[in-house]
Amino acid sequence: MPDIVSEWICRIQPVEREAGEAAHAYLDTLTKPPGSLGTLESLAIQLSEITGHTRFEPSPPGVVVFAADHGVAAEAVSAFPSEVTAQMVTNFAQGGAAINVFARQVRARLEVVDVGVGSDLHAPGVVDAKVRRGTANMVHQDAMTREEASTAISAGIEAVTRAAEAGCKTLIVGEMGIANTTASSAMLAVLTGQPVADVVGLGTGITSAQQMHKVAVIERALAARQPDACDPLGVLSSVGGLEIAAMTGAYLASAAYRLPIIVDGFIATVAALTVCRLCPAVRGYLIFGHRSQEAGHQVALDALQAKPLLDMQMRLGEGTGAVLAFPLLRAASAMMVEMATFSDAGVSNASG
Ligand SMILES: O=C(O)c1ccc[n+]([C@@H]2O[C@H](COP(=O)([O-])O)[C@@H](O)[C@H]2O)c1
Ligand SMILES: Cc1cc2nc[nH]c2cc1C
Repeated sequence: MPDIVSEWICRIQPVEREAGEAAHAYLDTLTKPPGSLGTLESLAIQLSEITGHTRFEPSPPGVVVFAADHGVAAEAVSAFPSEVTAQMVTNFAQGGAAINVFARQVRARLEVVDVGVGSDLHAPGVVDAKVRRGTANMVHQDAMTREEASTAISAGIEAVTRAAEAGCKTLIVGEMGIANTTASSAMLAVLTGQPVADVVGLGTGITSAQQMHKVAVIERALAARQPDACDPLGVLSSVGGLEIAAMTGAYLASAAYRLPIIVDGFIATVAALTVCRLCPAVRGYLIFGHRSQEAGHQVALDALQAKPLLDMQMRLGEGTGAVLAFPLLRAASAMMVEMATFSDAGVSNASG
């Protein structure tokens, strides 16, 4: 394993179950029937486990969007051409993408990081951490070397370190990369052992004929590359993507800093599965923002035993579904800080 990955894994402590138990006990003293705030109570318990405190502050959130291109786009697996990756990065820099709009609504710090866009970018404000100009086409060769994967992981760690130093209290990780659902589906098929056809969806909106072609492309790549499910970094470098590697690093660093992470859609969840295979203790730091419409997302969620907070029929990526879920963390925090207890308010509880 690369030194940087083992070094950050060593820094990760499991979440504090005792703090969660204390939060559960406190929730039962608040003026509501026990458990009646449902998933919001589970969320508060998880945030207490992560932070170690019954009262926690999730604001301000930090959003990091990693962008990269994919050699496998040459196999006609996406509804859009590769140039859209760079064009959308320019759109992020100009503040006009959905993630810009939603990040502004929750006053999030937003950083966009180029870890492997296929062309030279002239987008002010975008962090240049380009490892290479897109991955290689996984049908013909490994998407990247292990060293390149490790460099992209470091870029993810560095981005989260900047967010943590800027005072962010919750991390949201998004991505942009034409053809990255192909890379993610290939990784997911290997990591879960599920048939390729069960983890391939429509991505940006291909037809069902193109979907069958996408399945065949991935099957060909897996037959040629033979990635080993027990070697998550090998899977990442042979059929993954530079932005997926950076997301993996970002999750590692967030967990090391004990920051809650809101996981976005399909690609983000495949990166989360990868990091949990490397370091199972990260799982306790992950909050799943939404269920994506991408077909393989449920397979990835099941592999992590995860239930997302929202189901908005979305499939955009960029971190959008995760940012929409952020106000629920604020509500969980306010519930713990502001609600009266039975004794404060003079309300009789169930036992009289
Ligand atoms: O987050 C998701 O669940 C999601 C599902 C489908 C597509 N996307 C986005 O669409 C792009 C990948 O789609 P494709 O068809 O080019 O593989 C990439 O930029 C992702 O951010 C994202
Ligand atoms: C326009 C567009 C915006 C996106 N944002 C994330 N993935 C995307 C893919 C496309 C095609």
